[in-house]
Formats: sequence, C-alpha cells, structure tokens
Amino acid sequence: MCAQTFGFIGTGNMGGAVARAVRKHLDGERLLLANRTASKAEALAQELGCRTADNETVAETANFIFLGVKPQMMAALLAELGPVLARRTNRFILVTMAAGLTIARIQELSGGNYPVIRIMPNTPAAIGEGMVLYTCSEGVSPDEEQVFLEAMSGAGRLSALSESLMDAGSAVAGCGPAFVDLFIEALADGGVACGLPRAQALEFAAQMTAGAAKLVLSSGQHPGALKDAVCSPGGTTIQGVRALEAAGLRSAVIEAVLASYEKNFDLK
Ligand SMILES: NC(=O)C1=CN([C@@H]2O[C@H](COP(=O)(O)OP(=O)(O)OC[C@H]3O[C@@H](n4cnc5c(N)ncnc54)[C@H](OP(=O)(O)O)[C@@H]3O)[C@@H](O)[C@H]2O)C=CC1
Ligand SMILES: O=C(O)[C@@H]1CCC=N1
Repeated sequence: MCAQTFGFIGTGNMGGAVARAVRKHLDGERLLLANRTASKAEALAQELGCRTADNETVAETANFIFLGVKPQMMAALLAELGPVLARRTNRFILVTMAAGLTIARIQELSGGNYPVIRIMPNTPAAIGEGMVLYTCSEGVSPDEEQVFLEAMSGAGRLSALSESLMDAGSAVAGCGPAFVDLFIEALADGGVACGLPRAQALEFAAQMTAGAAKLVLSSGQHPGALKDAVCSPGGTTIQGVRALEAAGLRSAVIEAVLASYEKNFDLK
C-alpha cells in the first residue's frame, strides 16, 4: 500500500469516480475527501472507509491534491488554496482533471510553479473500466509519476499524452461515455419498438456495446473489418447499416467530437 496521502477537493461525478478508483490501492487512512456540500463527501467517505476534511486541511496535508471542481470554479478554489499551498514546506503535487485548463493556467491560478499532473479521466473509472489520459508538468519526478500511476491503476487504462493533445483526447475519452450512453439508450428504444421489454432491451444493448468495444481492443482488428464480419450478404445487419449511413451516423459522431473539442477553448 502507498504511503502517500491522496486528497480530493470536489467529490462530484468525476472526483468521486477517481476517488473510488484510488481507494482500491490506497489504505483508507491515506484518503481525504472534501466537498463544498459536505454531506456528499461524507457519504462517499462512508462508502470508501476514509475520512473527510475541509479544503484547507486537504491542501495542507495531502501529497497528491486532486482538484475535482468544474473548470469555471477553479479560479475561486485556487485563490482560496493559494496561501495554504504557499505555506507548505513538504512536497505535494496538484492533480487537475478540469477540461480545457492547462497546467500553466493551474500554476498561474495557484500562485506558484508547483508540480502538476493533468488528467482526463472518464466516468467508467468508477468501476475500473476508465480511460485516463495524463500529462506531467516539469518537476514531477519519475518516482512520483510511478506512485501516481500505481494509485490510479484501479481506474482502468492509463495513457500518457502530450498536453497539446489533451483537449482532443478529452473529446473522445472524456466526453465519449455520454455519446455511447445516447447510443445505448437509442438501441434500447429500438428494441422496445420491436417489442422487447425495456429492461431486457437495455441489458442487451449495454452488454453488446461492452462486448463490441472489448473485441476491438483485444482482436486488434479494424472496426470496419469487425463490422463486415457481422454483415451477411443479403442479411439483416447490412439493412441497419444502410439506415445508419442514410441518417449520417458517422458524420454526426465526428461533429460531436469536434464540437466538444472546440468547447475546451472557451474554458481556458
Ligand atoms: N463528469 C465527467 O465525465 C468528467 C468531468 N471532468 C472534469 O471533472 C471536474 C468535475 O466535474 P464533475 O465531477 O462532472 O462535476 P460535479 O458538479 O459533479 O462535481 C464538482 C464538485 O465540486 C464541488 N465543489 C465546487 N466548488 C467547490 C469548492 N470550492 N470546494 C470544494 N468542493 C467544491 C461541488 O460541490 P457541490 O456538491 O456543493 O456542488 C461538486 O461536488 C470538471 O473540471 C470536469 O471538467 C473530467 C472528465 C470527465
Ligand atoms: O462535459 C465536461 O465538461 C466534462 C469534461 C469531459 C467530460 N465531461
């Protein structure tokens, strides 16, 4: 078990998901949770068997300080934490998960050239099936990166990514669960339209989506080839593919990723 303390400020959807993942490889004593609405942190602390604290205590004591607030709230939070961080004499690393905000911006807002790890997680991290992109600032040592990666390994796949590509990666891996959830919901609606009970339609749609994704990853085959393997000549699937192409599915998905990517620039 890791001897470092991990603190979370902001335990909402994403901060909470990452805290759940980190707890798998971290003793409860080493995990501190703070949230504006304290009851949210308290409920999660009860679930995870760890402690709550206020923002100041987390900023004073944690070795890895996860900033789990919305990008629009980051300036106010770091203005509050800045004096506390400036008083610290021991080593700490800020971990930001905020969409759009660069490492340089986090350093500027925090008032110090502190080491920062910028991550882009996603909600499946809560169950160990996440895709977590990360980039380390100068000043994060290889040993510290290793400690961080071990603690985060319960989140799913971790992939180092140049900061210049973080917004693009975010549009695919960070926002993507929402796009896939829409697709699963629509698949289930289609099943209901064909007469399936709702619960079964949803189960079939979700398990199929998980299985298809795992097949892409494990087979190494191009998704186009896997699609071809499903489409029997003169069969049923190709008629569905025809309908999706007529409705512009692929273009719609590409536009969705671009729209999410572009929004990052409003948040900087
Ligand atoms: N949701 C997602 O899928 C992803 C989100 N992110 C990033 O994660 C970050 C959080 O997003 P998300 O979890 O969705 O948002 P949420 O609104 O679910 O969570 C934000 C949390 O921060 C708390 N908070 C706000 N201000 C403060 C403060 N000053 N001190 C302590 N706690 C505070 C809020 O408390 P309260 O309970 O009072 O509202 C809330 O619980 C964002 O920066 C986002 O860009 C990154 C990848 C994916
Ligand atoms: O919608 C958002 O802003 C966050 C960032 C990536 C996923 N969700």
